[in-house]
Amino acid sequence: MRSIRIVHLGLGGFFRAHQAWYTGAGSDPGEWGIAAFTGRSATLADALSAQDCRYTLVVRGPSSDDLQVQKTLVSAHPGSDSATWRTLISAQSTALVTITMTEAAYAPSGVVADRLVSGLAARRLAGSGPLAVVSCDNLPGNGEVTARVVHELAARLDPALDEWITANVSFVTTMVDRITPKTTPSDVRDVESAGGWADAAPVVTEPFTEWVLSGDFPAGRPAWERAGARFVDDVVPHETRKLLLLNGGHSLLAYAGSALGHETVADAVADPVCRGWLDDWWDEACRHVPLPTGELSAYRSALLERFANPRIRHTLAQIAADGSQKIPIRVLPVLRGERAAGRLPTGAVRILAAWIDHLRGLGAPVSDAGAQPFTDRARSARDVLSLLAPDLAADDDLLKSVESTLRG
Ligand SMILES: NC(=O)c1ccc[n+]([C@@H]2O[C@H](COP(=O)([O-])OP(=O)(O)OC[C@H]3O[C@@H](n4cnc5c(N)ncnc54)[C@H](O)[C@@H]3O)[C@@H](O)[C@H]2O)c1
Ligand SMILES: O=P(O)(O)OC[C@@H](O)[C@@H](O)[C@H](O)[C@H](O)CO
Repeated sequence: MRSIRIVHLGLGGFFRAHQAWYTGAGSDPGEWGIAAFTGRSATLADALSAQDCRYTLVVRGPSSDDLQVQKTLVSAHPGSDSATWRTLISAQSTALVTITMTEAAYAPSGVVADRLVSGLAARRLAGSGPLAVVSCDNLPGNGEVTARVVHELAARLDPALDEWITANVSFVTTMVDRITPKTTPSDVRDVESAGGWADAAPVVTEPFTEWVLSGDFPAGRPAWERAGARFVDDVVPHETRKLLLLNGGHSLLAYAGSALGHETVADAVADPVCRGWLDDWWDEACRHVPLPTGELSAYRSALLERFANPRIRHTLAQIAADGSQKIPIRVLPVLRGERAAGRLPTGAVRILAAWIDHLRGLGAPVSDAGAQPFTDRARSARDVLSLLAPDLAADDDLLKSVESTLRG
C-alpha cells in the first residue's frame, strides 16, 4: 500500500519529471506516496487515475531515449475537488505540500494563496500539526513569495489562522531545473510502440536535472539528496544563475527567435544569429550572478548543449506565454544593473524589444492573462516601459536603443 505523505498542486508535466522523479529515486517503494491536483481541469487527473497513476517518464538524450515507469503518484484529482484537497492536507500523515502552478498563480489572493489557506485552515482544525510547503515555480525567492501571499490572505480572513501558520508552516525556497516540454500526441504514440503499453499520459524530459533547496521540513521529507538534490543555506546564487541564464535565454529565443520563424529552442540555437544574441545576453547576465567565472562558463557550455538537443521539441510558443510575469524576473534585474553601471546592454535590450514586437503581433502568439495593458500600449515603447518599469521610463538612451532594435 502506497501511503500519501505529499500533496501536490499543479499536476502537469514538470512535476512528474522533477519532484515525483526525485521522490521515487529518493525513497523506498511506497514510503512517500503523492496525491496530486491539477490547476483546474479533470482531463489529466482522469487519464492518470485510469492507469493506476503510473506513467512513463521518457528521458530523452540527443541520440536515445530511456523509458522509466514512475510509481510514486498514488492519486490524481481535478483542482475543483476542494473537499479532497482539504481532507488530504488535514491528514496527520501529510508532511509536505509541493507546488508547480506558474508564476501568474502567485498573485495576491490568487490560486496558490487561496488553495493553501483553505487547506491549512482545515489542517489546523484537524490538529494535525506542522508541515512544509515547497514551491517549485520559476520565481526568485519562491518560498518567501508563497509565505507572503499566504500570510496576507490568512491575516485578512482569520488572524488566529495566520498565527497558527506562523507557528506550524515552513516555506521552503527552491531552485528547480529540468526542461520538460508539453507532451504531444506523437509522444503518446512513440511511448506505446516503445514501452509496450497504452500510456495516455507520458512525460518527455531531458537527462539533466537540478534541485537546490533551503528551509526546514518539520514533518520530514524523502531523501531527495540520494537522487542529487542539494540542501543549502542560500538558494539565491543558484536561482539567479538559472533564472537569468536559462530562463532569460529561453525568453530571448521565444520572442526574438520566433520572430525569425523558428519553432523550437533547438531550431533557434542552430541559427548563428540567435546564437550570437544568446552570447550577448549571457555576457551581460553573467555580470549579475554571484558565482565564480569558471562555474558560469561551465554552466553556459552545458546549457548550450541542453538547448541544442534536437530530440527535445520545446516550443518557443510555450515559453513565450505569460511574458508580462516573466520579463520583470528574467530580464529587468540585468537591465537595471547594467544601466546603474553606465552600460547600455544590447542583449537585454534585444529581449525587451523582441517582447514588444511580440505584443505587436510578431513571432509567437500572445498567451498571457496579464498582457492587455501592455498590448494596448504596444505601439509606444515609452508607454510599455513606463508600465513595465517606471524607474527606467525616463532613461532616454535606453529608450532610443529599444526603439532602434524594434522590428515590427
Ligand atoms: N516545464 C518546465 O520545463 C519547467 C521547468 C522548471 C519549472 N517549471 C515550473 O513548473 C510550472 C508548471 O510547468 P508544467 O510544464 O508542469 O506546466 P503544465 O501546464 O503541464 O502544468 C501546470 C499545472 O498548473 C495549472 N495552472 C497553471 N496556471 C494556473 C493558474 N493560473 N490557475 C490555476 N491553475 C493553473 C495547470 O492547469 C496544470 O495543472 C511552470 O510554470 C514553471 O513555473 C517548469
Ligand atoms: O515554465 P515557465 O513557463 O516558467 O518557463 C518556460 C521555460 O523557460 C521553463 O519551463 C524552462 O524549461 C525550465 O525552467 C527549465 O528548468
